[in-house]
Amino acid sequence: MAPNTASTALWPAPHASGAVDATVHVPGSKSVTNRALVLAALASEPGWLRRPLRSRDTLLMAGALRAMGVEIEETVSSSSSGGGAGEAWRVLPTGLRGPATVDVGNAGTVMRFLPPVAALADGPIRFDGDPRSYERPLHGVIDALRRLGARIDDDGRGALPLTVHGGGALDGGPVSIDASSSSQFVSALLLSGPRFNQGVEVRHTGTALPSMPHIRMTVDMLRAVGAQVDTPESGGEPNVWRVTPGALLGRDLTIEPDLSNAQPFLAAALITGGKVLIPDWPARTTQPGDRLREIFTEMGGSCDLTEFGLVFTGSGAVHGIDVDLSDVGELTPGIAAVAALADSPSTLRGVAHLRLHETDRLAALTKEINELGGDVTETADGLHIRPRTLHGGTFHTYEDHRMATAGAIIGLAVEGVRIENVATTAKTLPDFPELWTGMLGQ
Ligand SMILES: O=C(O)C1=C[C@@H](OP(=O)(O)O)[C@@H](O)[C@H](O)C1
Ligand SMILES: C=C(OP(=O)(O)O)C(=O)O
Repeated sequence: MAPNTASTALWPAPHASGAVDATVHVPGSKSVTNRALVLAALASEPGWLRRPLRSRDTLLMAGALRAMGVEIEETVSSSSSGGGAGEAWRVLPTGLRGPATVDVGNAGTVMRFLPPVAALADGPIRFDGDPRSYERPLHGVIDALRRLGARIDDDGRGALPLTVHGGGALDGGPVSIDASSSSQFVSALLLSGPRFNQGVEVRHTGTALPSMPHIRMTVDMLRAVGAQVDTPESGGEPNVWRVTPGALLGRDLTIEPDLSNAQPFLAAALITGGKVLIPDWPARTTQPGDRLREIFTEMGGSCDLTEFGLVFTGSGAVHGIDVDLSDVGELTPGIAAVAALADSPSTLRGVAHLRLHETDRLAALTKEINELGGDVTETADGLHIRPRTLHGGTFHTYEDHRMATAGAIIGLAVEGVRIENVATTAKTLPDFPELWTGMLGQ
């Protein structure tokens, strides 16, 4: 069981005395690591993950797959194809077994990607998690799996806790869902789709679908392990994805750095007029964090993608922004923090679904920035942020890793900010406090 990250401890957020100038090695992507684990577990041969993220969300994913019989060996490799030395996970897929119990913590990727995997196991898989996991939407996955042939016991709310009674196989076929509350519903069904008897055809019928880059990440990673996937972008119908049944290859994959977790460090360069190098920034990626190059440039910085990585430089000026973040919702807390320090107002749009993330992020950002003297209002689908002179105080984090890093960004520019439960960053970036003080040379 992963550690409970709840704590009332206060962390004095370091204040920057000048422009930062640092190289920050950002650990692997949560989204890529957890997809790679699922695909490796479903493959017909062993596979490798090089430089995987080791954080609460990914250890929960590995633990859940192990509970279903998958072997995941941890090694320190001396070399890898393109990855260099570092940690590696070797995944040895086996027939998926039940009964088992899965702790999802508050990981959207675990609670959504694994019920379809559990439907392929040969016994009951019980899913439970943090109190917040009971409130996060899961109906798209539960309803779809039932229509595709799975037996699931839940308490009728379309949410956790629940038991998937794996029958060793699943019919699959066409299914319609409303994924407007989470793109992870679509990703979940596609990831296991090659292992369903008829594959799967997922049709999104709701209003706007958030986080499209994450769906592209799912499709790209499926194709990389040999799956055939038809998408709207490859000439298919709008909002329809089709996965053909077939065996998946075991691959040797080096995990990219988590570009959304690079955000606070780029923000540090932006707001202090400094410079940060993020090594291994991929030249081509589906990660939503890549949009930061454009967004933080519009907010006053500049960037250069070099052979060493991404060099991001602040100009000393920080501008407000009017931006639709529906594709890149997980970047919202960090952008809101920078916007609170800008020289003009900002409007962040297209992110109503953030109310059902780790916490209600729109309410949490509004309350916490305003309690430091800010002027933020919630809109139907985002935030209006009018910069004010901020003062120190306690920044509450609601067990949300991105609230903690947002508070740290503000603390760089505002003296006396104390972050409650900075340990909650362990969800995706356990080393955050050390990386942050290291960046500041402290
Ligand atoms: O598939 C993924 O890895 C993710 C998809 C997004 O979820 P939503 O579409 O629910 O916002 C994103 O916010 C989350 O951090 C990771
Ligand atoms: C929304 C997030 O996570 P999850 O995978 O739990 O949905 C996030 O990391 O910002």
